[in-house]
Amino acid sequence: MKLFGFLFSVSWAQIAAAVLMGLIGGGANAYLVTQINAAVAPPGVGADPSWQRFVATVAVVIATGLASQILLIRLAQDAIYRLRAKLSAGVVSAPLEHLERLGTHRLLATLTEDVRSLSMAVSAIPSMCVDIATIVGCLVYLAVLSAPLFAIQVGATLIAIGVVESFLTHVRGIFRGAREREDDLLGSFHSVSVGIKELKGHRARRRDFMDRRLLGAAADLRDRNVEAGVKFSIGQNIGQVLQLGTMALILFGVAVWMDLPAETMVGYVIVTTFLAMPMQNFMSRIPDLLRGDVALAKITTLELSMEALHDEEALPYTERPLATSARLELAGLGYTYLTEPGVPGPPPGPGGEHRRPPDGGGRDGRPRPDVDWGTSGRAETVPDGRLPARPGRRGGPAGPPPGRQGPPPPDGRGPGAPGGPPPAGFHLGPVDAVFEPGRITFIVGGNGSGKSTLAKLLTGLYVPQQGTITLNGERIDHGNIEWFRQNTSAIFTDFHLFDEYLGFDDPDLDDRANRYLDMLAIGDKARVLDGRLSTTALSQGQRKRLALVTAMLEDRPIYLFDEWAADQEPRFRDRFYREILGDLAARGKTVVVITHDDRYFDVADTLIRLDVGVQQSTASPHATPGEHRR
Ligand SMILES: Nc1ncnc2c1ncn2[C@@H]1O[C@H](COP(=O)(O)OP(=O)(O)OP(=O)(O)O)[C@@H](O)[C@H]1O
Repeated sequence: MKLFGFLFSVSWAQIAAAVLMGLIGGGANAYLVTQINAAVAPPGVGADPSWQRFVATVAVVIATGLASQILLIRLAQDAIYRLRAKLSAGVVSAPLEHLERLGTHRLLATLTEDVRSLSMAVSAIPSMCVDIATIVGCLVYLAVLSAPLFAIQVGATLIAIGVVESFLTHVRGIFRGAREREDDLLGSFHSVSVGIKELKGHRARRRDFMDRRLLGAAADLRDRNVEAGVKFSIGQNIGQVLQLGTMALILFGVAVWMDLPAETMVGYVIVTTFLAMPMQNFMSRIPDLLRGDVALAKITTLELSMEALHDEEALPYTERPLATSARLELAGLGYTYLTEPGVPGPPPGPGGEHRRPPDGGGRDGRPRPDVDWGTSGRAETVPDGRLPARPGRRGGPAGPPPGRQGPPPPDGRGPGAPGGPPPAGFHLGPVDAVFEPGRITFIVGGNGSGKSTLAKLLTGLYVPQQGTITLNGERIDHGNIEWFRQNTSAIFTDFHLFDEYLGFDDPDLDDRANRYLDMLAIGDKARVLDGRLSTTALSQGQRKRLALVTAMLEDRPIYLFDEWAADQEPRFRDRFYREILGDLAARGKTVVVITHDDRYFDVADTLIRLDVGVQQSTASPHATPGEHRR
């Protein structure tokens, strides 16, 4: 079971100490049986009973049992803590596109359900260890008592284990299937929470959703868990029948046939009676272990699929000041989504591994991303080995045909060919552009033309697959992308508002934030005290103003707004385009604005127009950039 490997990886020394304690406890338990046997045996047979020895043995049993449990409880909790830390770090450091493809519900299912199942399994292990030690101790005593009885008992136990194990194989498979349905169920819960208005307002939709999606998944989950429970109980009962059958065989057959002495039989009965409780405890914990094992496999899958792309936590970051002003240059910049949106990537594991680039793996031999960061003239990418470098695309005018799918897979199979990889998704680029300090650039184009994708590239959230980005002449690559990201304050359409100003080390933070709140005419709705916003429960337009306050406080050289003004009232929208953007530019900021608002195109020094991923034009609507604002 992977579960034990996982625990060993946390601390083998603690495990060894706990097992040692458990073994001593189990031995003491078995010795206790001999004491009981001595007390009930006829006088003169076996060792003399002694209540002092009995009490001392009980003390050893309790002390070692307690020590073993405490050690294992600590170990279990430590393991769970480390798992949570590792998983959260994994999520934070996974590439954005990968997280987008996984979907919130899958992440949540693992962060909550899998960790909970695992913690139950790990918490079951301490008492199971003590049970095993007791069982082993009792069997050893039985061996001393009578070798034939021991042999028969062990043989019968092994057969019972074999029978139970064959049932467990089924049960494990059912748990695995049930776990997949949990993803669906959490996806439905997610839809309920975000789509409650749409469900409330449409009776037929709500019924359909409840019956087919939410309750469908919940009922399927129930049925699978019942099936697993029933199968396990049948296996457990067959095991018990075998044990009781063995007892009958020994009591009514072997004992008579071998003419075993009464004291041996009394000892046997005491041992088997004593064994019953740890055996039952042990068996009843097995489903928890199985669920934990399935959860661990799921967690490992998630981690692997994250690490298969690349581990952003491994990106080097050296403390260095941000650029005071930023000149961004894009040359032949390109990016292709691995799949269409909503199509999950291939699962890791047999048949679904991310294919490796031909030049090998990454750290620890894991498949490695994507980008040849900079030995060649351009950052050329082979994501998952699926997208080949594309001659004619690298910075040249030969762009992809409109309506783009990604390039064909390298194995020559057509996109979506049976058994082949899923077809690659939308392609952006090549994009060539310069963003100057003190200048405002608008990125415009129809829905789905790639504006937000370009914004994610500009902010370092996506790693370019073709072409280069340079900041003040410094090419952005693996060594400095983490630093590069710190140079931009961005507000995306799906921004998140933290109710606390995290990562600010500024004693005047409250005053500065409140000044900006007043300036953006939102000060009567929200205030900042001790670095915390009084509320975030505001309208979308108001929340966007709060996000703008955060961006102002960050005071970075590049500002990027993705349709920020779309939710603003006309007066404030005007103020945003004509005043706020101008002020930022006047302070030497490099300002990038994604917009559909053609009434304000005159505000821009440069317009970049995209059409289905292809750069149509980069134009300056003014003879002298910045002139119109002076
Ligand atoms: N995470 C993703 N995975 C796969 N494809 C994606 C993903 N995000 C966007 N796309 C695809 O990329 C294309 C461009 O999307 P993008 O969000 O960049 O467009 P946009 O120009 O910002 O559109 P809009 O004006 O509607 O916001 C879309 O066709 C979309 O299908």
